[in-house]
Amino acid sequence: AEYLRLPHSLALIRLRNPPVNALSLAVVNGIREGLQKAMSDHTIKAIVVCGANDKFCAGADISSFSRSSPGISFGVVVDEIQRYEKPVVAAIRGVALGGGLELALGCHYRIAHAEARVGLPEVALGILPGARGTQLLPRLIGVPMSLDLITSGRPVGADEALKLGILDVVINSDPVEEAVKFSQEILDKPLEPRRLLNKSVPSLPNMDSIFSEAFAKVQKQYPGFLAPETSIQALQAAVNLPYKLGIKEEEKLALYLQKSGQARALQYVFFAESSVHKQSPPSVASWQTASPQPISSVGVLGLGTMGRGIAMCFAKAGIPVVAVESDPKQLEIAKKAVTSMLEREASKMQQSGRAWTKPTLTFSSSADMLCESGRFGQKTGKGWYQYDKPLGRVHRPDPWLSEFLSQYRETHHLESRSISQEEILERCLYSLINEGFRILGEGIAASPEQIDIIYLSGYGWPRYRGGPMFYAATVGLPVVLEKLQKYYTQNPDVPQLEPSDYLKKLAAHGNPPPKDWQSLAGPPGSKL
Ligand SMILES: CCCCCCC[C@H](O)CC(=O)SCCNC(=O)CCNC(=O)[C@H](O)C(C)(C)COP(=O)([O-])OP(=O)([O-])OC[C@H]1O[C@@H](n2cnc3c(N)ncnc32)[C@H](O)[C@@H]1OP(=O)([O-])[O-]
Ligand SMILES: NC(=O)c1ccc[n+]([C@@H]2O[C@H](COP(=O)([O-])OP(=O)(O)OC[C@H]3O[C@@H](n4cnc5c(N)ncnc54)[C@H](O)[C@@H]3O)[C@@H](O)[C@H]2O)c1
Repeated sequence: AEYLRLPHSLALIRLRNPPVNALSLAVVNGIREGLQKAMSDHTIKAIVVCGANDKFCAGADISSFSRSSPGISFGVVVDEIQRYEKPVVAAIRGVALGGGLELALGCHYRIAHAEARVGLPEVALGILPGARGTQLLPRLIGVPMSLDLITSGRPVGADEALKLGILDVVINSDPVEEAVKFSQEILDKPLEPRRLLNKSVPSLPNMDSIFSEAFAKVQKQYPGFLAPETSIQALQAAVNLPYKLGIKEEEKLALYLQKSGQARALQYVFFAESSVHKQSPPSVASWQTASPQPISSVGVLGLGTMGRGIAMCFAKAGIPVVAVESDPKQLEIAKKAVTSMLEREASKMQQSGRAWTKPTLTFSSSADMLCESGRFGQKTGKGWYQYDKPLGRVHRPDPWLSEFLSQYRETHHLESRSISQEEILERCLYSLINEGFRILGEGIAASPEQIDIIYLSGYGWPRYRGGPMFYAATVGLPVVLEKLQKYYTQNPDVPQLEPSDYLKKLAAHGNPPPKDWQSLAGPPGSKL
């Protein structure tokens, strides 16, 4: 931060840390030093705080989160500003987010440009506004709106912020110039009414029900996320405790979130999203040099109009097709249709003198066997389970099925064993992760972040677990490798469980973070 003396007995503290003036330790120290200078200089009557490059401040420096615990010491600075004996005016342009808004809440007045946005988006990073935000905002705008803004993390435009009472003045001109004028006008006004820390939270008769509704709402809206619920607890502390104790509770809850693991995952996602937007395809990938991958076999799910045609195309190209159809009637029709189409094709080829070999078409039989026994699922009251009635939803295990399965096992020489929840989870997730490593090794995916963002955006992977590749690093690559090796030894017929070379290479380095994978594993082999 820079310190400047302005005419009319004013000092200016300007945050400078491109691109968004994030609160690094150096910036925070700069603010503090500036305030001390202004305090000890008896010619200075008021201070204006602003940000360089048309942005006030986007909050804590997210990239430094893994190195320190954010928020704690900065909260002390926010309190110091409030207790300051000279007026401090925040001049906001661009954004005042997270710690940036907390800094502004510490100031005695807030002036913003009409296009500025302010907010406390910490929940999106798995944390809460831990530099007094949960204690000061409700003192300024009341509990219901603070609950809304803090649990959703949504920023608001200057006009809405003015209506809510977060901002004091909104202008269309330069907020620093306006703040300079403004500070001269308020020099003689008492500061005590402007110190939020000495105010109490506006009370409402139905506070208990407001909080219980808020808990119910976030549980429904953000299931599994810790930060929104924990933020509500911090707001409860603002209502129930004096400021001195409320800030201790905020600190305790902030630390709990910071250590929760969700924070690390969500902060990874913040940077992963930003890097994915900037990435171009890996250098090996190019339409000019790419050659088609060989296809050894094809699976078709559903033999309706499309499935039949698709199965036909591949069969005609001499590629073995495995098709699955759950409806026995459809299956019969499809078998006839595909066979007759192939026969017509074969006779055309024979007439033209070309050779034709019969392609392999394999149909899965297990669903057929159930259906052939008249078990069509809920609609007939029995399928893999027994239901309370046809079309009923209450299901229970069916002794018939045990008999059916034991016969099936005998026919196929299978041994029965119980499978734990852990094994199901590991076999599903680790084989998915293994495929992720394989496509990284092949250069088909440009980075682990790309795989993760696709899983978060398109497949419902919980955001607070960061994506499958980040999850692998959370579990530990050597653990994933060891488990895959174990399951592959037990199931040598499942190729998805065979650990990929890329995973082996990385696990030899221990458990490196995803951002280091590509440099450690070397350049991808190109199969494109
Ligand atoms: C010791 C200090 C303690 C302080 C304690 C404070 C406690 C507080 O409660 C916790 C927080 O404030 S939690 C924080 C709460 N605040 C937030 O959650 C705000 C998160 N940020 C945003 O929402 C958007 O970035 C903006 C709306 C600011 C700009 O959007 P846009 O115009 O579309 O631009 P863009 O492309 O998105 O970003 C441009 C570049 O800036 C980078 N960068 C951005 N913010 C950063 C940050 N805080 N940090 C670091 N870097 C940050 C971004 O990665 C990118 O870098 P690259 O190298 O060029 O790739
Ligand atoms: N028909 C088109 O022109 C067209 C064009 C583009 C895309 N599509 C899409 O292609 C898909 C198939 O279309 P279609 O026209 O062939 O539909 P369809 O209804 O004719 O065939 C779907 C078949 O899938 C079977 N099926 C359903 N669930 C199954 C399961 N779990 N396991 C095995 N079989 C199952 C059904 O019994 C049915 O025979 C649809 O998603 C459709 O939206 C169709």
